[in-house]
Amino acid sequence: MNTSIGNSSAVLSMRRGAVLHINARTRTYLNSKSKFPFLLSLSFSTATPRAARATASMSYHKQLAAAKKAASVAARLCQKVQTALLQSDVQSKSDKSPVTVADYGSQAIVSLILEKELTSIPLSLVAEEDSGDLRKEESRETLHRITELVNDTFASDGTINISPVSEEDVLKAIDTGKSEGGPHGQHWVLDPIDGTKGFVRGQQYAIALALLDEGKVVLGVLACPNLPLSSIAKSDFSSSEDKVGCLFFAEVGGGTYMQSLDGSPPTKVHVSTNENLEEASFFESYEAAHSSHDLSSLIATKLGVKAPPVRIDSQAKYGALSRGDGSIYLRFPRRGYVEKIWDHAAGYIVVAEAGGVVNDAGGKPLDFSKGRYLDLDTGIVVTNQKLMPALLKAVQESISEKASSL
Ligand SMILES: Nc1ncnc2c1ncn2[C@@H]1O[C@H](COP(=O)(O)O)[C@@H](OP(=O)(O)O)[C@H]1O
Ligand SMILES: [Mg+2]
Ligand SMILES: [Mg+2]
Ligand SMILES: [Mg+2]
Repeated sequence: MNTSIGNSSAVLSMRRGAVLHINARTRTYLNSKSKFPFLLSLSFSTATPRAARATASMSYHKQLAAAKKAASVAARLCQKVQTALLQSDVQSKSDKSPVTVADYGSQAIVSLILEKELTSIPLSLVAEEDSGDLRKEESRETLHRITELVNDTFASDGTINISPVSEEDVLKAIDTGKSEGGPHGQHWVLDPIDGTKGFVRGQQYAIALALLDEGKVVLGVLACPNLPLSSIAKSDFSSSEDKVGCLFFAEVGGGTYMQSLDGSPPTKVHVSTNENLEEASFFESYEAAHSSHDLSSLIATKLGVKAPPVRIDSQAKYGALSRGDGSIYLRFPRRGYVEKIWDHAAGYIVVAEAGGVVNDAGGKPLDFSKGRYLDLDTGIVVTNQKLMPALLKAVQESISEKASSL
């Protein structure tokens, strides 16, 4: 049995390999309570060992406060859009992935807030979206709508002191995200909506923001507007009593914290201490096109994992893992797919600072210093320190078995 958080189906199957979709009650709940399901993540990294040592003692409190504010405000825009998601809000980028006015609006908001709050060094931002399609004649209405959304979101937040922005300001703010990142200096890394497909389906998504300093991730923020505040480990996690909207944040050396998006005091979170694979449960993408469900099923069988996979969109998986909802996150994209740093930077530090380990399938740590892409072996494997050796062994055996059976 697999568990999916979503609102599209009322199917519950007890068979391994099948998916537990949420029921009608859950759907009503999600519709009424998770009006703004976003996950926002932000991370910052550093690159060379010497520079990394130099920055290890640095504090990023000011940047973290700005990141939390930027992600939370962007999440409000996303929530507003998801509530009223219209077919006309869904555009098609050249790679055919869905992109909504909320992706653009979220990116503009994060860029504008970081610029406003952090004036000491010029903003370098590595972000997913760019303004290319928006500058086309046929996008005039869309650009107008995004600008309105950005201004309305700022106007309804008493703590933001940003004057109304023009359409050109919005295009420029989006295009600050064109930085190439790399091993030197500080670069923000933003996925304005991670899990756009989940967002469009009315399910899980995140706003993910991180900071790199000399190639290392030094802080990360994940805003997950539709993630329940209580554990999603159990298949009944989405009871109508659950409150949703989580903000995870982590700073290098400072641990990981979670608070509600509406501002409850933060609590420190830790990954699961589970050492028993039979009792482990694992997360994976909702979309089989993003990660092989067959391979993860083979690995789970080999390890003796009994629980069904929990399938949800976005870096909400890293957030849920950081608070011990499950013990393992497996991601195996199709051959040739190149992972982007904004899909993992914030989630990486949220899990690492909660005591977890994020490796590629070959057992190497992820390297965020190579520019906009991650150069990694086969896939991404996340768990606690105790389980990682056995997990990597099963992953490598399963990959070989699958390859030899082809
Ligand atoms: N074929 C593919 N394989 C792996 N990842 C893919 C993919 N196509 C898109 N993605 C990435 O998977 C992300 C979503 O991950 P998940 O499956 O965990 O929800 C997408 O982020 P966006 O939604 O920000 O575009 C996108 O970057
Ligand atoms: Mg995308
Ligand atoms: Mg993404
Ligand atoms: Mg995205």
